[in-house]
Amino acid sequence: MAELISHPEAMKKAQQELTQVVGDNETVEEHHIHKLPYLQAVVKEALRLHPSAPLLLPRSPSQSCTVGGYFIPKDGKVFINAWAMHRDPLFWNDPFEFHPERFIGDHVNNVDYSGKYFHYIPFGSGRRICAGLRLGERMLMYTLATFLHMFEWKMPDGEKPDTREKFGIVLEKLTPLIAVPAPRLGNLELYE
Ligand code: HEM
Repeated sequence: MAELISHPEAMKKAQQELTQVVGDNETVEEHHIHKLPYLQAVVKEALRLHPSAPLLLPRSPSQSCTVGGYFIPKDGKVFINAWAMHRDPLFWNDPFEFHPERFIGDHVNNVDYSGKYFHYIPFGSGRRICAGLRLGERMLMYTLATFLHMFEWKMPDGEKPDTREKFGIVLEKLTPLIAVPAPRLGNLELYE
């Protein structure tokens, strides 16, 4: 939401898509979700810049091994820096910019959450990939779609959105987002 409020053109595009797919006279339902490619790209881009678990969960080999030329001793701890991989200029143009379009179409960066594209692993990868991937993806899409379809969002007067992060096992916003919603749809019965 903070990225969208910082990028009103992206917010507008996502809302136009919702108007087209859902219309103005009903609320978002699960069956709409797969018809929202732009919103999907917004979510992917938000998870690229701000992965919830920036270092994933640590790995520890039961046998000493060598991976990519690095020796890893038995019981050593390996942290995978997904945050840095998601901003690696070898794989991403303008890596620090919020640009959902990078995930649209047949572009080389049109990657998914499966963990097989190693430059994009917001849910991790391999046998310990997030167990709630499908649920997390759907809930994020459904909640965001409902927020954007039903409301216009603004910052309180005089305040600017802040997208800075606070590092930890889980990535948090440095400052909480306070945003003011206003009804977006003409049919006020939908808000009851
Ligand atoms: C947008 C939402 C979510 C994101 C971005 C996310 C991200 C992650 C990441 C990055 C990992 C570490 C994977 C790895 O190290 O390879 C993980 C692990 C895990 N997640 Fe999620 N997660 C989300 C939602 C959920 C939900 C909704 C559930 C449960 C209902 C869940 C359950 C788990 C579990 C159980 C693990 C540990 C899996 C294992 O070690 O085998 N997650 N998640």
